Amino acid sequence: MNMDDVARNGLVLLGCGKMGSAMLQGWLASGLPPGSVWVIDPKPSEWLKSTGVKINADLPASPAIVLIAVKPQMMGDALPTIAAMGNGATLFISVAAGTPISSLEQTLGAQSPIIRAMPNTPAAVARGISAIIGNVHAGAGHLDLAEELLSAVGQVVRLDSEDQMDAVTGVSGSGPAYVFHMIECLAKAGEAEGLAPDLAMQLAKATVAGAGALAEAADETPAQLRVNVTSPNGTTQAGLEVLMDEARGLPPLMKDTVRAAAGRSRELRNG
Ligand SMILES: NC(=O)C1=CN([C@@H]2O[C@H](COP(=O)(O)OP(=O)(O)OC[C@H]3O[C@@H](n4cnc5c(N)ncnc54)[C@H](O)[C@@H]3O)[C@@H](O)[C@H]2O)C=CC1
Ligand SMILES: O=C(O)[C@@H]1CCC=N1
Repeated sequence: MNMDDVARNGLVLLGCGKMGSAMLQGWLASGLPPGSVWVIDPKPSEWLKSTGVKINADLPASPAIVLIAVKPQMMGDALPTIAAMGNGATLFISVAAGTPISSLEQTLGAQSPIIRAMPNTPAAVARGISAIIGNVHAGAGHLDLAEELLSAVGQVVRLDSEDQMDAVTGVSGSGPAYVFHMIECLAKAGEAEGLAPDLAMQLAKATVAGAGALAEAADETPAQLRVNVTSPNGTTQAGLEVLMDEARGLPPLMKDTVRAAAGRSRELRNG
């Protein structure tokens, strides 16, 4: 099965909020026909209504893929809508944080191929990264199909164990929010040094975006790229002495941040 089969047999998207929309935007931009997509969402956005996909319409009996993008707490209400497609050829992909494959199997059927994925919102501009892991019924073909689908919105990595999903969620699933907050803080700090808000925000956004692009494109490690900015006894060194402080700086703060997010992912296993 490949994306041509998905276009032919259909993709059902259960829940089209922030994450579902980010991915759908990427798939439509990469050529998935809107007529091949069925969306189930009680509150479809204006953007969704403008795309030409089928919204809250009768569902195909056996779509190629059902992608589950509702909140973990909404699973109980949402999954029965698609449970009839279980135990057949349909591949289920869930992006819900925390919800384990075993719990999805209980509703969708123990014979269903199920893949758990953790994407992130830069998928909207095809710059996301998704980690995937499948159940025993998700064979190589299913994993390849999930990878092909998610590759349309960014990079894809395969995990060895579902246990890794909590840490992945803490790093890359939630990670864009940490970076957006860094932009906010950098701009506010610029304002505190006397810059106008618009100028400070423009500088902060371009700096984070440019540094990210350079980190991805360069052969050097991020550590070396940092050194390349840092003149001995210059301005960056003065700034980094604060930011890199092992007791009060970013290292312990980021460790605590990711630990809290991964911990919340573990808690969500129980609904
Ligand atoms: N937002 C993010 O950055 C990421 C979110 N996720 C996961 O994606 C899932 C969705 O998160 P968001 O998009 O942020 O939430 P959201 O609240 O923006 O979207 C959820 C959507 O589900 C719809 N919905 C509610 N009840 C429903 C039902 N019974 N049937 C169908 N649709 C229903 C809502 O109307 C809403 O549009 C969550 O499980 C989250 O863990 C995963 C990675 C990143
Ligand atoms: O905050 C959340 O629970 C979701 C999962 C990863 C990003 N957003």
